[in-house]
Amino acid sequence: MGSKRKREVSGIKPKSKKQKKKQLKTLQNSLTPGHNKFEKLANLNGNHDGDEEDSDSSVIFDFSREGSKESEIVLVDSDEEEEGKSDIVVISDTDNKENTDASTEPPQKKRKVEGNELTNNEDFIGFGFSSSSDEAEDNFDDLSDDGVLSADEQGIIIDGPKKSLYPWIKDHDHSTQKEIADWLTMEIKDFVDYVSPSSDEIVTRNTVVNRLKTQIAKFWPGTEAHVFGSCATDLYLPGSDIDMVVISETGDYENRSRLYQLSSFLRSKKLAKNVEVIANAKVPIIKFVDPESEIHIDVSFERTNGIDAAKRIRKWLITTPGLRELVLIVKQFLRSRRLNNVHVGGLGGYATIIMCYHFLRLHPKVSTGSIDILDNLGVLLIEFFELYGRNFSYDNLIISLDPNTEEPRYLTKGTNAVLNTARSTFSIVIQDPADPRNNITRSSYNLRDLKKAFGGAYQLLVEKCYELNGASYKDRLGQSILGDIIRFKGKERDFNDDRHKVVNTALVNHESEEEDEESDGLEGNDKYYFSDMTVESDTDLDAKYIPKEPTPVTNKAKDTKKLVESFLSLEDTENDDKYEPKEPEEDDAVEIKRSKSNLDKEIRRDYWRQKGLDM
Ligand SMILES: Nc1ncnc2c1ncn2[C@@H]1O[C@H](COP(=O)(O)OP(=O)(O)OP(=O)(O)O)[C@@H](O)[C@H]1O
Repeated sequence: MGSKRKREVSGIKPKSKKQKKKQLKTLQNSLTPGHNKFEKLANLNGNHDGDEEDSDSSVIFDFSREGSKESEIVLVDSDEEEEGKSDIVVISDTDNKENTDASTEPPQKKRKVEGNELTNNEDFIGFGFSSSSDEAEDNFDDLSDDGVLSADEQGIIIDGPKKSLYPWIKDHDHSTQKEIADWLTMEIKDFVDYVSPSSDEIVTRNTVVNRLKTQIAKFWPGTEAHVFGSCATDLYLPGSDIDMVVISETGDYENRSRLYQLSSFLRSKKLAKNVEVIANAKVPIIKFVDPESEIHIDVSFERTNGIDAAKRIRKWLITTPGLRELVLIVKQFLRSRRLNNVHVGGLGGYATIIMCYHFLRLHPKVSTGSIDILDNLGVLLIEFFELYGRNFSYDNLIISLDPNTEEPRYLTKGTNAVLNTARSTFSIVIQDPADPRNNITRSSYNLRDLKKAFGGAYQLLVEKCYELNGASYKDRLGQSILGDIIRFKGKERDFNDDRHKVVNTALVNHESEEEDEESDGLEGNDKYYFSDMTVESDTDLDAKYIPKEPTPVTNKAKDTKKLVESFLSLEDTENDDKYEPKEPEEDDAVEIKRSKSNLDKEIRRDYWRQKGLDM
């Protein structure tokens, strides 16, 4: 496949095959710092582990700079045969010949790039350049190549005070929990509280969004800018970007000259810095940084599917308590391992959400209503990693939601040639709920590392649970379970999830925005959530913030409920959840907490043995 590829990058010297390989190897190591460690740990049990083609990749990265310091383009090239061209223009902030005429094209084309991955219709939106907000937030440069965290990387104090890499455990000690699974569940909740936005952060995002919406509407009457993506679903991590889309009455703003007009306008109004215009991609966008908040913003044009997806995801969040927690943990896990960048084969936020939703909805004990997700987040996280790191048949299955009912289901690859276009059978295919012909993971070619990372996380979590289960009280103190798989760098945060105090105006419907366009949301969420365009019924509205309704189950699930319950009825551990040192038993290292009935010990033991947890 390598011979077929053509790459022409003006100003960048073509590399010899050997050089490319060497460069790639270095990059792969730095992109997946846990790679080697996971490779050692993951027992893939004969599962397909990716073909050789995957590792010979496909990707050329060039971080070299050319010419002025201010101009920087990072090209990510795919292994597909290119047809179109990509035109990436970086408008430098410090460019002296600043062009403030919004009707002209930008002054400099720093590089013309052909054969960019974006041109191959391989991706939806081009988020993945090196200026990524994720990378701005987290600096992983100190990761060792072998993926094994050094003492320094683990935040161990060697020389003077050192910031912890798992700050969510500060003042949140759960080491007295009897059940390790409960400890993990609590840690997951602490992590989510830790990364959830404070009032100030929500206000900042609102201010940025409202300012842009107002200014764009003034610049282009007859258009309206909307927010979609994680900012519109409250699934953003600190430092995540804001995705916006401009929709016009005429529907014809997705063209090169409009992109240049808007980018020049934003710059001239000092609403944007580090502007990049990506004009010839499948989805043309402008990328920039808000100068005040430093938040990264992507603006696309005339595409409503992102708004529709946000509505859909927000419905899922209402009906599936625990989904937000699982998604944020998995996103941070991928981010920590630099496996979240679609442009280098990683898994994007959208795919992560669908995988989590699919997993939870099809989980036998969740779908039968026999466990409460929020009480069992620890076990469910482990099982998520187990499924996608060990058991999932990537060779044969497509992750899908029924387009009519949105019920999660699997399709077989053999019968879906439209979706299954990857060269290798070892590829992840997730059907876009909005477009049955679109495989949203088409660009996630680094499945080999993704699977290893998931499998490794499974193993690390299980090992940690066993270790702590047998540890003395003293040895448990100050320990983190999640810290074995995720880290968080950045400014110290509080543990307040202030989303109930300040409305995220991205969640507001158009009518409400018209009434209160400049709101910073400080009146709180209630007013807005209840007029939320994504909410379609009163039931949904009531469930918005305190979802009390059990997760909906399908008829099929109801039919099997009795059967599953007879196998997996549970012990009520609520009255006895303090840790008392004792000899560890193999069956209670990771235990599901249930609200309904008692589980026979032997059945429980068999269950976990079957799950491969009795190591
Ligand atoms: N491959 C794709 N195909 C179709 N739509 C996509 C695709 N990737 C992203 N989108 C759209 O863009 C939106 C944002 O996607 P993204 O993957 O950035 O998720 P996110 O929730 O914003 O995550 P993050 O916070 O990491 O940016 C999605 O909700 C979806 O509407």
